[in-house]
Amino acid sequence: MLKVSNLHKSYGSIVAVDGIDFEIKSGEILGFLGPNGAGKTTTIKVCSGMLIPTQGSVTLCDYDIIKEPTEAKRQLGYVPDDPFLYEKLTGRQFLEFVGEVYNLSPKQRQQRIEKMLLDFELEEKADELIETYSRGMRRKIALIAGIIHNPNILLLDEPTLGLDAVSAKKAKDIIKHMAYKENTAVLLTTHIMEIAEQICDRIAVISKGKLVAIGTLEELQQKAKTKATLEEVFVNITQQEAGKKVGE
Ligand SMILES: Nc1ncnc2c1ncn2[C@@H]1O[C@H](COP(=O)(O)OP(=O)(O)OP(=O)(O)O)[C@@H](O)[C@H]1O
Repeated sequence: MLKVSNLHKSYGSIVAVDGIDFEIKSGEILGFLGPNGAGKTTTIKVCSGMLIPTQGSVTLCDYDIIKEPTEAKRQLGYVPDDPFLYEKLTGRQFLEFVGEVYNLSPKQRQQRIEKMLLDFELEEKADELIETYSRGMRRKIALIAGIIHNPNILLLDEPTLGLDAVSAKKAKDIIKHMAYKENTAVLLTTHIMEIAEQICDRIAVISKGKLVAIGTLEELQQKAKTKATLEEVFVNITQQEAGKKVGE
């Protein structure tokens, strides 16, 4: 579904992504973990077509994001960590607009918008301008906009950032629903270990632009030679990569 091959991305002399390969199958959730500045957001932005890779390729359902961008982007839902929203539209108007862009019928739009506004407890604010929304409300509207068309591939940068506990739980449930019921391939970044443990089928650890480990929690524990929590495994793997051992 999503295939990333030998991906490199530099910003001038800064190498942000340094030869990354991975695949995500239909119905699978892959979590991207890594220290600040590791290259997670850059990778997601290249996968979304927002950034052009310096080298390598990304295919979405076999469509190359550079050579066949229109078809590739049709497969995609993308929720960045700093989503752009039209401040002068109401939440409902914005979602209607996004649904129209994705060619949903008026009936489909209405059904999906109403259900998700209710799910995310946004129905009371739905007819107010987005400029009056709190940060969490903005993120919820952006998340709904990213999944309204039931995409084949979903890219989520820090999907629960700024959400209250109830909304974060709802977001996790919806991500799982997308993968397991709608067969969406999901790539998400997070700094929250619980999210990676609770909802990701596999975890990719990225450090200094390189993929240093990828697998299930058990596979990562084997690599880190520990039965510890994901947090300890993560620290262990990233420190091993930095040439240190835990406890040294
Ligand atoms: N627009 C840019 N111009 C120059 N350098 C950039 C730009 N965006 C990112 N970088 C650099 O690329 C590297 C990777 O950044 P990126 O945002 O992909 O990391 P990240 O893993 O998402 O980090 P975080 O967890 O802090 O969000 C960092 O060194 C960062 O400073």
